[in-house]
Amino acid sequence: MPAPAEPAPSGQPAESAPPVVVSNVVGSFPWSVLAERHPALIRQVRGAFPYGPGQHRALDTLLADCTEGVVEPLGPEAADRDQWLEWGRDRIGRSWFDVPFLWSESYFYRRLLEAVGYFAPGPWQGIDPFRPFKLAELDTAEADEELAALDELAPRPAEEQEVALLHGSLWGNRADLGFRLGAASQDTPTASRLVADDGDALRSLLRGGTLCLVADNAGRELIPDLLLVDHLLHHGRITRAVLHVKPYPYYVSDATTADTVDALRRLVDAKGAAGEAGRRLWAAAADGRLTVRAHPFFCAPLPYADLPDDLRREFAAADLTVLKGDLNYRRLIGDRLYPATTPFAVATDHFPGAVAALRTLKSDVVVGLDAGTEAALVAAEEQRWRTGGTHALIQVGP
Ligand SMILES: O=P(O)(O)OC[C@@]1(O)O[C@H](CO)[C@@H](O)[C@@H]1O
Repeated sequence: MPAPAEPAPSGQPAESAPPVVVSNVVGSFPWSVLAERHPALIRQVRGAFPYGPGQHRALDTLLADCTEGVVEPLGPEAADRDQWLEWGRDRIGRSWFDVPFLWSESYFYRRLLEAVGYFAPGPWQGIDPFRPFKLAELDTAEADEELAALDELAPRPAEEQEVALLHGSLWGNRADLGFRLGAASQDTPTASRLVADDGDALRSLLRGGTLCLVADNAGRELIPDLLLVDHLLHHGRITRAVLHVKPYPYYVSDATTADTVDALRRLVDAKGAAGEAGRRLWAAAADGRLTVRAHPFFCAPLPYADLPDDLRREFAAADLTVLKGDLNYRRLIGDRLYPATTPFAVATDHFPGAVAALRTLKSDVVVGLDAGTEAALVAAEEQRWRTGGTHALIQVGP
């Protein structure tokens, strides 16, 4: 299962680093993503647009490559071909299932966009193949109910609102369209489903400075993220927020700048407290208190240990960086199979500043659990709690 060529996290000798997740164990979660989720996604994208024969042929090729073939390089016309070779030259010619899961998944999305003409000059350039699914998310009765619920929260004490909005942002992470291509459980979230809760520590780090929020999914995750940011700005808990989004469509529902605009419009058009929050956020964007950034690192197949210098400086200067979601968590701990009781601070000691993870558990990796919690989870569910999306965590470090 380990990929021997992977470098170890900072300061750790290669031989002692936990193994990186790969996808070659039939029936495992990462295997199911490559063998089942990716083909289902290709089918879904094919049906969502009136693509031409060239796009269909490219999707056929991708489907064959990623399920039965080997990793092929990007075409010679791709501007980032050399960059991808630098990130994984040794993966070319190998089965997608034998290379690190983080790399193969990320490359899948890059190849999918190439297949539908997202990057090539022409009529399909910049057309997000996932946009219809993301937009549909915003236009549901559940979304209306969630926004209306804000009116009941508004009269409550600010601290109570803050805790509720933090949990809203956390559980919003279940709104992940890729995840729903699999057989996700839809249990109602409750506090008992929190396997680690550093919520108080997180809130104690909000000291009136800058919050970097590294967003995950658009739609029904981004809306509660934005509501949390609004609350923190409005109540002086932070003076500035930087929202980091993806520079291109990724992992189905990950938020881009266009998705952020859609979410803000949805808020601005809402009635009551949600509409007020939307208008405050709009004004905060205008006066620089809310900034959106779309750094290329966020679509790179790299762990956070390999942060580029500009982001490293930015996160070091912030009061707190909040990483949303499962993929950010995987990248934070290098997508390595640490023992679950490894302290969060140990696995994240490479991070340049204070970092918090808000994540529902949707993949095998996890750290920072106490031994009793892990034992109880295993006794109740064997290892299903790791991937079912029914449990969540709030962790702060390093
Ligand atoms: O990052 P998110 O949106 O919380 O989850 C992403 C996800 O659905 O995709 C990956 C597998 O495709 C897993 O990391 C996880 O299950």
